[in-house]
Amino acid sequence: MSRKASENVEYTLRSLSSLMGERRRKQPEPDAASAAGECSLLAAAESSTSLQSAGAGGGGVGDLERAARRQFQQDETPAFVYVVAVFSALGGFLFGYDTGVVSGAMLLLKRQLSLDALWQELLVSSTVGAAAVSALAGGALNGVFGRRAAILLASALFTAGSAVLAAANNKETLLAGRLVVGLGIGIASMTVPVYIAEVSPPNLRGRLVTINTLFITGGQFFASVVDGAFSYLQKDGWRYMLGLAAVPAVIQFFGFLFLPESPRWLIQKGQTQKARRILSQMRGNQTIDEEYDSIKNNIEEEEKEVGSAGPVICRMLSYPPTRRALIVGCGLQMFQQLSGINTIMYYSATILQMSGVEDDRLAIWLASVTAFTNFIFTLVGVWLVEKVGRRKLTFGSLAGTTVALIILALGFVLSAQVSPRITFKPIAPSGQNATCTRYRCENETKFKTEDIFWAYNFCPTPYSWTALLGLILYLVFFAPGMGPMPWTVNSEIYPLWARSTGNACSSGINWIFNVLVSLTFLHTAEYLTYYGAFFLYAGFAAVGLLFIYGCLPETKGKKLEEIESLFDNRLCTCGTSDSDEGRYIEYIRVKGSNYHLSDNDASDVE
Ligand SMILES: O[C@H]1[C@H](O)[C@@H](O)[C@H](O)[C@@H](O)[C@H]1O
Repeated sequence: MSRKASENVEYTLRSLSSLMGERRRKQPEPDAASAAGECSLLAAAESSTSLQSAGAGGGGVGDLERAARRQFQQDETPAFVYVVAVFSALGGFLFGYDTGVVSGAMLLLKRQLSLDALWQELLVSSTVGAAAVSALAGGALNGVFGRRAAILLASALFTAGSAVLAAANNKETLLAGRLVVGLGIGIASMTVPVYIAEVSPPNLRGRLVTINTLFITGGQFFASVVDGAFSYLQKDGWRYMLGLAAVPAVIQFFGFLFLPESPRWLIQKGQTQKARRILSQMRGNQTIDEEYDSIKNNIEEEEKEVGSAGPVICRMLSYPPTRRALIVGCGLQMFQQLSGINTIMYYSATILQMSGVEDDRLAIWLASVTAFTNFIFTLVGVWLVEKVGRRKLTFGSLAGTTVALIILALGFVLSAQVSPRITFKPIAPSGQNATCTRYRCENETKFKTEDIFWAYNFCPTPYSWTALLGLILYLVFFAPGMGPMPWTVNSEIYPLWARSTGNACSSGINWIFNVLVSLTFLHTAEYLTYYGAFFLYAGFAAVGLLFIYGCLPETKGKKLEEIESLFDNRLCTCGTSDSDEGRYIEYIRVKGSNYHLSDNDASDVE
């Protein structure tokens, strides 16, 4: 008998003897009603006959069920999966760090290198533009060379880009560095969620992929602290700000030299032995036969159904379930950006100054409070994702975000009505150059005492707190759902053959809308006023709500291979077609078969 087979027998015997032992020890459950309920639910489960007959002789099926659950809960996910997830999520950290750090670095850079507005804009947007391009190209890279190679490449690009930035002596070199870093961000943003989703067990997948977004917002928060700290180092402080990213990048690179390829990608490429080995490493003492077979069968079936000729994107578009999944994935990413997260983060200093924060440095530090709020509430998302599921979390989050945007806009409306007159021609306070957008608030009483208040576009008013409240509510609602879910959902909704291409497209859409919204914000604010801009984002968010309500199915607890069927029906029924909505399905594997244990318990095992 092979080692594998004997392990399986031993495993099954261990499970059974432990189950029977439990059953003998256990007294009848006092709560007869709940036991009866469980019995009737169990009776409905097709594959449970053997366990039912075993249970009929003694302590009841409720006992058996609990014993089974306890047994299988002992099959803990090995720490290795968490190590792999954390090392991958360093890619998210770098994504957050490199997009967040630039605003503080720019304050110092523009003075030291006398950068005009165009160059400042170029250095900020080039990274996001490069990320859009490399995210789109990352699909092919992932498909051909695998997830591991793509992550290694991303961390090499992060390292090289950070080194170039730290050593740069002119603006052209800085631009080159920012482009290289952007290429890394794009590849990491599309690969890391896919890789984590593919190595995670179904019951932890949402949580582990969401950790990547936690690392993104963590990177943004860390960047804001670094910006604050090095802003005191007027000369060359920016070198440290931009160069520090090399540290996590090097750690990730060396870490990934020792970490494995995604077993799903390996199976797709026919490297089945290696895939089996890695899968059992990831699943510890759980049997992998069922998971392995289902991945393999799925690949074969899909090849039969969709064929393998022609570019993947064409096959995706002509095959209805993947076409629908692509619309849902890209739509989520588009609405994430259209609800204005990056303008809110970027202009949080303005909003805070409107509320009366007069000191520049204090505003920088308060901006890191904004980033911290985003980070902490993403943590709430990590906690909620496996409890309430993706659909409810995303919908609730976007609903709250919409309301917050309306409050934010109303704050600006009220402030605009009672704001003191401002000097329209910007006057540069001492030490600022002519590109500074700060204005002088002409407040009579303040003028008399020579106490002039310098504000960013708006003067503080008694209603400024409304905008501040809007800002806080925005982050509290956005961060747990709309921040992470577009990434998490995209990592799960495509079948294996379409996964890298699907994620490349949706991440590309994320970056393209990121650039569009950031670049147009100042013009939008000019034509529509600030509150007009925020009302516009609230309008986009409201449309997003309808989209999510109609189209986003629940993927919680499902195996990656089962998710495609959620897109079998017409798109606008995706949200409702999931008949399991509202009830909970728990799968427990008993010697290779799925045992349908309970409909209403919130913890699943496999
Ligand atoms: O999910 C992330 C996160 O919400 C970030 O805070 C934001 O800057 C990114 O654009 C977004 O993709």
